[in-house]
Amino acid sequence: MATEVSSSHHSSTPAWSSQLHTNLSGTAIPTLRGDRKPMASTSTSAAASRSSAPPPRVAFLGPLGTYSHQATTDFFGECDLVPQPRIADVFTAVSAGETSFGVVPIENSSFGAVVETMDQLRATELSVRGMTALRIGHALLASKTADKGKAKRVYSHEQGIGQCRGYLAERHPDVAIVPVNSTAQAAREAADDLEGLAICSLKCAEVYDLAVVDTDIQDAGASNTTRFIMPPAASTSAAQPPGFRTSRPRRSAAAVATRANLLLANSVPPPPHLGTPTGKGKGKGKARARESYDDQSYDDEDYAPRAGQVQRRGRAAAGRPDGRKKRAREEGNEGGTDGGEGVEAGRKRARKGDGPAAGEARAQEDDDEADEAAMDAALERMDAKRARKKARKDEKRAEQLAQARAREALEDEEAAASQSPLSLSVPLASRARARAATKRVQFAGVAASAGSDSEAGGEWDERALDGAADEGGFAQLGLDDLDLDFDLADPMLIPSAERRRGKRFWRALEHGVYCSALHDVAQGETHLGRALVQWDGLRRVRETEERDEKARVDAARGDEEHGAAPKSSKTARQRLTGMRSHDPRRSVLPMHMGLAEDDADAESTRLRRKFDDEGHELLPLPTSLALARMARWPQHPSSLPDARLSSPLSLEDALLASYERAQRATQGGPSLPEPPTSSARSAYADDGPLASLDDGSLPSSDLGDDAPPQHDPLSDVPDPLEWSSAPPQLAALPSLLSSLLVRLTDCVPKAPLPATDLRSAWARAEEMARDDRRRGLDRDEPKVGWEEVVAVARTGGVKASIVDTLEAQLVALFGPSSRPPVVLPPEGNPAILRLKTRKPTLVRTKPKKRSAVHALKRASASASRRGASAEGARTRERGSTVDEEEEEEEERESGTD
Ligand SMILES: O=C(O)C(=O)Cc1ccccc1
Repeated sequence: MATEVSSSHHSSTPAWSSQLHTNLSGTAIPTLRGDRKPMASTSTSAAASRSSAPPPRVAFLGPLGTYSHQATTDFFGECDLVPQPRIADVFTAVSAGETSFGVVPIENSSFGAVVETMDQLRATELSVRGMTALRIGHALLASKTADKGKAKRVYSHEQGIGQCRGYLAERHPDVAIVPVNSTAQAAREAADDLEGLAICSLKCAEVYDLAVVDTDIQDAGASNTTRFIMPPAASTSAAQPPGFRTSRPRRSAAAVATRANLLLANSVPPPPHLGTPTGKGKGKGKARARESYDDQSYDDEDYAPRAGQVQRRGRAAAGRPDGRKKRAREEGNEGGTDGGEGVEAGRKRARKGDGPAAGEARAQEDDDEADEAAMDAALERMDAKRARKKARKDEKRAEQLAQARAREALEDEEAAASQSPLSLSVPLASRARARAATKRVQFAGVAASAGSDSEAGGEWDERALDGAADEGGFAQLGLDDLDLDFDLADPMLIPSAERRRGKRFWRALEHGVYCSALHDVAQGETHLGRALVQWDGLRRVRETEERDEKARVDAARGDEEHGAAPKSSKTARQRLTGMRSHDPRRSVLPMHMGLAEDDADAESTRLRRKFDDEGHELLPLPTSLALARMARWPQHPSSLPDARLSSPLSLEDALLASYERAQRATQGGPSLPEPPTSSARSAYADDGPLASLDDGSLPSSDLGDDAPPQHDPLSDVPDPLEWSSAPPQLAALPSLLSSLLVRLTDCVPKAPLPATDLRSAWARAEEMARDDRRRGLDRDEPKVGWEEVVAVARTGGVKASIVDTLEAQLVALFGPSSRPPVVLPPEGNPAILRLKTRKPTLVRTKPKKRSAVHALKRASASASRRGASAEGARTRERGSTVDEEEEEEEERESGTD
């Protein structure tokens, strides 16, 4: 059955793993060759460790040959495949508990969201527990007996059609488009329609015996990528895709228990057998997944996959030796008894006697037999005893192993929890920080626990936190128990009861989503644009709610003052805000997304008019509709090759991009200082800061001819100091710093940040490093990381307590610093920067003039403190005293301001 299909397009190894970096010039579909290995020989250690659990039953959008099928085997490897005719049926199968998981497509890099999936995520209670992405290469297939020039119809899934619309318009402008439930369904239709074509995977040519008309017909070329999600059944013993680590259940509840929370689900590490950029067993897992897909039998059209059966047989056989052992043990025991009887009978017979000689001989014989039997029996007994002893030992060992595993699992959970974006581990180097953490906890209204280094956990109370601070411990802050029952990916759909939870709730949520977004971006697990838009959307909902609430309160107050009968809050609110009841699905305007310039503006204006005309409320939120629209814009980040947005990007870059976009997108929001480099560019444009990172220092993106032209965005920045070795991101740090301050400390600068000349600071740091080296001192090369952001903030004169908060947040996001901080020399004349807590209306005022001498004194105190902090914990304690004193001093100062 493994016939080779038209092979001209299969130039090299197939690229269809979730790691998107192979053979981008080919299609995502593997060739079918006759040299496939049997699945049994491909088992990985990950699989072996799971072998005791039955493979999960996984529903997916079928029939066999769909991309969802491919994603399923890619993701799960070993599983029982349960194809479903429609996406909705996948959700039904999972909801009904018929399968443990489902696999459905959720978005494509060029054509955007898969609407049916979005709808199902809203309509059901299912969450999302995993994600994988596939390069999609579409083929155009037709019946082998069809006259190719006479095609009148083209069948495909809406996504397939959308992804090839340019091609269709150009090459087959006259064919009618017939959407069907899936691409493999399209192949089936084409098989029965001599005037029909199908857009589907090349695999379908073999599965449905079709002719290949064309390959790689998708408009987006090699970068065409679709993400698939894995909703798990609500009550399944296989609550996780195999290989998933469970994070601490309570602590990460918010991350896993919310409905359809794509962003947070994204942060769940993928199964180790598939591998992440840092994961283990990557290659093996992928090879295995490929083979398992290749190994499916396609002659059976009634969706009966062979893979599962093969695996089940394999397991039954593997169980046999154990059974034999058990029987052998039992037989051994029985044999022992028999042997005993034989000896006794022989003796009896010997005692009776049959004549002297014969009797003697028989007795001798009997004795021999009896001895032998006795010996056998003894041996059997010894064996049995040994077996019992071994069983006991095995049992004990198993118990120890189970304990060790439990310990390991706990450690893993703790590690996962501490990495979880919703559970931040904040080092408590000082009481001031402990207090800040306390505030944060109370502010967020979430559970927290504190302990010394080794034992994070236990009931939290203020004293415990203080105690932990004394011991230099950590506070675990988590967003658990938030009991979220709505879709974070679609804040528009948050029910009003949830919306009324108030400011603290919103802030906590926003913070969680934001941290989660950054975390995911840092891990290269989500697209920056998607994550930030989501976070931004949430922030905006919160702001709207706050405005709303204020209006309601004011209205009620006004009514009372005027002696009017109190109106219902709804009326007051409507009167004040001019809001009308609305259908959230129809009243979405993607106006704030600001990712694309002209297109976005034109689209926004058009939609704004349309919605206005129809009398809808305009809320600029990223619902799936908006995201889908956005995804179709040329500059949507997900249309960029993944290599640009994956791990080599630092969070600083991510934040810089978010900063730049926020600058353009936020109208009437907090006014941020202009970054020194041109901010007019889209962060994602070819010459934007993100593009610049693909500067050859990154791993090859294999983009070949499709690679966008390289461009150094800093090449147009004047470079008076001619600094050579400083990293290019350095120029962005001042704006990054502003952005970080605003985003992470929830403070808004009252004045532009000091124009820290990082280039000269850097040049001086380099000079110092050179001096040290000349003097034989071992000094690290200066590097740019968050540590330097903090150093700049300190030397730039930002209020110490704010820098502390910033640092705590950065540590929480990036983990503790792995190197001593670069002590940047203090600026010549730093202005003390005042920041105020963000208020709904933000006004930029002039900086307060301060004594330059005082400023200089403070800046050098900060710098020397930073230097001291590198010396270790003992000195850190000393530093914290300074912190505290300084904070108190600052508090006194602000009191007199
Ligand atoms: O129909 C399929 O094969 C699917 O899995 C949905 C789909 C369609 C087109 C591109 C990616 C996924």
